[in-house]
Amino acid sequence: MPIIETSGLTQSYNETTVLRDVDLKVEPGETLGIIGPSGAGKSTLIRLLDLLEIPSSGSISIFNQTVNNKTDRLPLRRRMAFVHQKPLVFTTSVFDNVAQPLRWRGIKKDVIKAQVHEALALVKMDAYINRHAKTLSGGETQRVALARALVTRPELLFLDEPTANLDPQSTVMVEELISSVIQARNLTVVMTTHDLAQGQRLADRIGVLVAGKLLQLGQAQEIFMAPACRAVAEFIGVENILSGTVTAADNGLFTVAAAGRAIQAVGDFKPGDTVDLFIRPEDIVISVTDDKTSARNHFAGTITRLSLVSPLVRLELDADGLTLMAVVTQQAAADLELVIGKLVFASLKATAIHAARGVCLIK
Ligand SMILES: Nc1ncnc2c1ncn2[C@@H]1O[C@H](COP(=O)(O)OP(=O)(O)OP(=O)(O)O)[C@@H](O)[C@H]1O
Repeated sequence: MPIIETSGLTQSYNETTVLRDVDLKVEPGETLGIIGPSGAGKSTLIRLLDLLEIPSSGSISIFNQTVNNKTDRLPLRRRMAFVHQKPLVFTTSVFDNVAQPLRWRGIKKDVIKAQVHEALALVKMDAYINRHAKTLSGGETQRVALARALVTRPELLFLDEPTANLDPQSTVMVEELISSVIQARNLTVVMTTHDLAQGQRLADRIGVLVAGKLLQLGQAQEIFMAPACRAVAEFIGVENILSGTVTAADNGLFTVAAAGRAIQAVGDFKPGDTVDLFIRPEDIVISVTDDKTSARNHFAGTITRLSLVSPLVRLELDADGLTLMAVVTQQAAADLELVIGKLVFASLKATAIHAARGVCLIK
């Protein structure tokens, strides 16, 4: 049984719809990452799941209970906790900050003391127990906010961009803590991030939210290798995206007329289909001679840009009006004597191209 299930979840503010028709299920013990660009509706979704807001339409079921306007939310909300993007700490000690949710619940002093110690130990902040919370660094504040969320022993934890305001070192530390806490407490987690790599490190599954729509839901690797549509590919940073129409298809191999040429790829498409082709720079093989390889696609092009992104060299090719980004190692760039203006040959296997229908088929 899923811990969270939504159907057609929609939220509008002043007649602007910021979340549309979201269907998702979160299983017990699962960590679901919601990724998407700024303004996509990630925080709105997480606020709805935390029962802080009432949706414009659609339904939410949490802990097997359908939530509607008449539902008493407090008992459900007491089984969950939320760490906000910019957590606020009270102008008191670390101990008092973490103890507060237990005091609100009227828990006895000695139990509070034990649970605060336990929560601070989980986030490795026990040494800071008497510090004034306002004197903490950003990473430390985030850890105290995490302890304050965990102190009530929630079953469900919501994390809204937990490392958005942190430097890389604190990000690593907070990510490691989140991961160990999830395991130690066997928590079900929904977290938002704008970073697919962070989602990959922390989440079991990823949902990609763009312009209020959940466009893809799956394993991070699946999203990385096979974006469901152009909007997902653009968000995760696929650099070569071509649009075209399928002109021929035979036994899983199809030809697309795109950028004035015939490109071959594998997939289940038929003539007349409109498709987008996603090509990763690392899948393009560069040579300086026009040797025909077994690859199905060959392009001759002039190097228009070269940049060092250690340990690789990135190159931009102009292949008769078609711009392609490719990468080679620094050694290969030196061996091939790659310079701006040089004519090179790019080859690409049909299997290295991922194709998706031109329209995002949501759900
Ligand atoms: N209470 C509100 N009233 C009006 N508009 C709102 C409200 N809350 C959010 N919005 C709008 O809804 C859209 C989605 O906002 P949301 O904060 O959910 O996006 P997000 O994906 O979390 O963005 P970010 O990554 O920048 O935090 C934005 O255009 C925002 O301005």
